[in-house]
Parts: sequence; C-alpha cells; structure tokens
Amino acid sequence: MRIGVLALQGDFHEHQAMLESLGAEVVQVRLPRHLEGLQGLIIPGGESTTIGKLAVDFGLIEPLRAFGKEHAIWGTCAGAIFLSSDARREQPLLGLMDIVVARNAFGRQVDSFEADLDVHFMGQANQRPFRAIFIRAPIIEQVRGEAQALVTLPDGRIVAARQGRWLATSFHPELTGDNRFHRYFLELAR
Ligand SMILES: NC(=O)CC[C@H](N)C(=O)O
Repeated sequence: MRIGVLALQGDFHEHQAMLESLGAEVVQVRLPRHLEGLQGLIIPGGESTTIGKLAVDFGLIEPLRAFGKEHAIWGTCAGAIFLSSDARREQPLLGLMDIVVARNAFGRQVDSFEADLDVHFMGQANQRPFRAIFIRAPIIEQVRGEAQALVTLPDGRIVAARQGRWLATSFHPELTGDNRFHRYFLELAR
C-alpha cells in the first residue's frame, strides 16, 4: 500500500517507520502533488498551530480536504486537532471530522503520561490493553453527527474517534512498539 505522512512538522518519521515495518510504501507529503496516488494519509503529532500555518503556506488546506473526501486520514494528537472541526480557538483546521477537541486538556502537571486503553473495538482478538502515550494531549470533548467514540479513559473522556474512514487519536501509537492502530488504519485505507 502507498500511504502518505504529512511531513510539515512533528513526529512523522516515527509513523513512517511503523508503516514501513508493516510493508507499506511511505511518501512524505509537503506539497499538494505528493498526495497523488496515495491510499491514505497520517497527520502526525507536533504542534497543531504550526502544522496548520505551514499547511496554509504550502497551499495544502483545500487539497487535503479534497483528498479526505475520498480517502482514509488518521490524525494523532496535533493531527487529530487539525482534522477536527472545532478546537475552540482560532487556528487553521481541516474541519473534516465532526469532533470538538480541547487542546492541552490534561493540564501542566501531567504533560505526559501513559495509560492502558481498552481496544475491543478492534475485534475480539484484541483483549490485550493498548499502552498509550499521551503528550500534551487533547481530549475529544464531543463527537457529533457521524463521528463515533472508539476509546475512552476510565473517567469517560474520549481519546479516540472515527468517522467513516477518518480516525483521530489523542495519543501516539507511533511511539510504542505496538502496531495495532497502524494495522487498523491500513484496513481503513484499503
Ligand atoms: N503531542 C502533540 O501532538 C501535542 C499537541 C499540541 N499540544 C497541540 O495543541 O497542538
């Protein structure tokens, strides 16, 4: 499979390594023409305001929206914010997913933490929890319309959502040795 990683800013190399370990061919996307021939796209974690500004500068906003209408897109952390339709602040967003996110929602004292997530939504074979890494992570405050919550923390806060072939995760599966989310995404992109 041929999958893009948006390579404007953030930890796109880690996504690339994970995808390549699963046999995908990876294209770093910096310009609209790099989207040609891709089956899906990952938007990495980083700083969503920076990713948004660079996407505006590189003329990528409309091409990414058009690509998303036809293909799978997965945003991790800052990428999830960029995919959302409302981050409760002025910043460039793709506005594809009908989710409202709150940035840096876990407060300063827990800038980073790990948590075991229930990933039964992936199917019965996935009894084993997914050890997730959160770094200055957003919370998905609302899922609306066609969007659905996939994973919640024990207190009910939503940290993963899906809408058709679009996926948003607050955390960073590319920083773990566990490739189940990447495999799940490749199925969405197929
Ligand atoms: N790890 C991350 O991607 C952090 C996201 C960043 N705090 C933001 O608001 O964009």
